[in-house]
Amino acid sequence: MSEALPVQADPAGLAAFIHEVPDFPSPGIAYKDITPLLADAGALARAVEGMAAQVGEAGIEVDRVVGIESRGFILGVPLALRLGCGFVPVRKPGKLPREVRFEEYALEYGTDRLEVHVDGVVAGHRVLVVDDVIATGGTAAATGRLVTGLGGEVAAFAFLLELSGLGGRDQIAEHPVVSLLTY
Ligand SMILES: O=P(O)(O)OC[C@H]1O[C@H](OP(=O)(O)OP(=O)(O)O)[C@H](O)[C@@H]1O
Ligand SMILES: Nc1ncnc2[nH]cnc12
Repeated sequence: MSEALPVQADPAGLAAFIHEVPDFPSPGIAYKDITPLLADAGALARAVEGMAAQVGEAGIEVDRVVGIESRGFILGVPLALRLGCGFVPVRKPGKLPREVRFEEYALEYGTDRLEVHVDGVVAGHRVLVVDDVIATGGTAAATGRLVTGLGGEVAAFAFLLELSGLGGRDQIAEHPVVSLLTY
């Protein structure tokens, strides 16, 4: 369950581009729809630049960006280009064609499994895990386990938006976390 929380931090002026949809995809969920932000060239640029700036200001150095399907792809690819590194997709089951590692996880609304190609993360690589939203943190934590299970180092997690009331940060507390908007 998530409540309609007020925005606490919004340095890039992005909250106006995120629409809250009550009871989607199930009753009690206050869904944050980022599609208006994606549709606005200025807001999209500020989002990617703002996330890159937070990574840089925290002194986080990165060899690869790992983006989580599907909204993590949308932000992860421009962020990887901006940071000068490659992009690795973490996908929902059965989508990747070669040998994968998988992790199960609990979502705010259900359970699922995430997969990555076994050669997507190289031992010793510093990985930035990117997604649009952290809610309960189950998705991010599972992705962190995929990265470390393949010998990578989670340099940090970067989110556009954090629903702070759901305790997601606690699930990944051993790693640096940056988020542009906090609710
Ligand atoms: O912190 P958590 O509680 O784990 O939730 C966060 C995840 O939920 C959403 O993904 P969703 O599974 O809805 O998929 P989508 O990106 O394909 O819409 C969001 O994009 C994150 O990946
Ligand atoms: N409330 C929410 N809004 C958008 N994406 C989410 N992913 C998990 N919880 C979410």
